[in-house]
Amino acid sequence: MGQVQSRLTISPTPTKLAWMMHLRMLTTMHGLCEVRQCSKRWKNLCPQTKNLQKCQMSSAGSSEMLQVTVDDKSGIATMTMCRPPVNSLNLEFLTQINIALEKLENSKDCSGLIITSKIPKIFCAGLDIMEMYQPNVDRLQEFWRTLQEMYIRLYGSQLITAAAINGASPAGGCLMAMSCDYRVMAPGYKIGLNETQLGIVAPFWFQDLIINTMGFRQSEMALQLGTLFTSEEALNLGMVDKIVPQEQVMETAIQEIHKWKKIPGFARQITKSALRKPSIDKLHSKREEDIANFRDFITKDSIQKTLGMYIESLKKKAK
Ligand SMILES: CCCCCCCC/C=C\C=C\CC(=O)SCCNC(=O)CCNC(=O)[C@H](O)C(C)(C)COP(=O)(O)OP(=O)(O)OC[C@H]1O[C@@H](n2cnc3c(N)ncnc32)[C@H](O)[C@@H]1OP(=O)(O)O
Repeated sequence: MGQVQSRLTISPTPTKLAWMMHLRMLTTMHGLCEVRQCSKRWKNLCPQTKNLQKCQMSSAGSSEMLQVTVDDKSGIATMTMCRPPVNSLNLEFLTQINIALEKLENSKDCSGLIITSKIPKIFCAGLDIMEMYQPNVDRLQEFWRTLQEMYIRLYGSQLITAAAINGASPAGGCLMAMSCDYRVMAPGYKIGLNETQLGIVAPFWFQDLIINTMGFRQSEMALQLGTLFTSEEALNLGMVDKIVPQEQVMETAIQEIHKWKKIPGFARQITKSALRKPSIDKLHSKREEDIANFRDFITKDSIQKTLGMYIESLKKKAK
């Protein structure tokens, strides 16, 4: 990935300039490592190994939240989440994911991506609820913009993407998994968009994603009830594509990507883009409105009260 990284340094083209400024602002606001430093760190690390190149990107003081490896032979990247206790998505973590997605997307040596978790029994617990509870409004808006960015990048990726779901995957975790091309899951876990159970609303693009994945009728029931499905139920609904024993989840995702790689890439990418572009364009066109809706909704007293109670219930359960 050494070669890759030199090209992955974000260049100040007009389209990338806004994203770069956004990242710069975040790094300044939240003490993240500078984008350039991340790239340099990656550059320095990568040439040291041959086949499996391990790249780490970490914000100051929180190392290895996200581990990215790329297998030279197959071009398959693995992005492993490791943000204890439950891989919840806060602003910094999402920013790291976005930086990694951008780098992999721009890498000619990478053709596939697997997203998985290092935390036992947890794929991703969704959004970090603490980002939404008694928030600083500027940060809250940045947080939501960064989540939108992750969805746009992952759902719109040209890479062959697979979620190796090796644990619980509620809400934002389910969003992340459904944004991939393929989902393989271990048995005995829960997945779904459970927002209504928390007293919050899945925004239109979460809704579009689940509808695109498993059809309208099942989605409208799932969304209103906030159902968390077992792996087996999710398979029956088409929310996930395969269930295999825990220890075979990664290997199955790798095999699946190999299968997809046999299809001419250009044809596959154009097809994927045609299918997903309408949903992505819709979010692009309503992005600022969606951020404002989120901000206004989350900062309502009644929603803050509900979130407070939910956090308490999680803490009690954890004791
Ligand atoms: C008009 C239209 C307007 C539109 C407005 C749009 C508004 C949309 C708003 C928001 C959308 C949000 C999407 C989300 O992703 S919300 C997050 C939903 N996630 C959850 O509900 C998951 C909650 N967690 C769990 O169910 C479990 O923790 C689980 C992941 C299954 C793991 O269980 P277990 O292994 O038993 O671990 P514990 O429950 O004991 O938890 C360990 C500690 O982790 C903390 N925790 C758990 N989840 C979160 C989280 N999402 N964020 C932050 N922290 C979390 C938990 O409190 C424990 O902490 P501690 O040890 O300190 O007590």
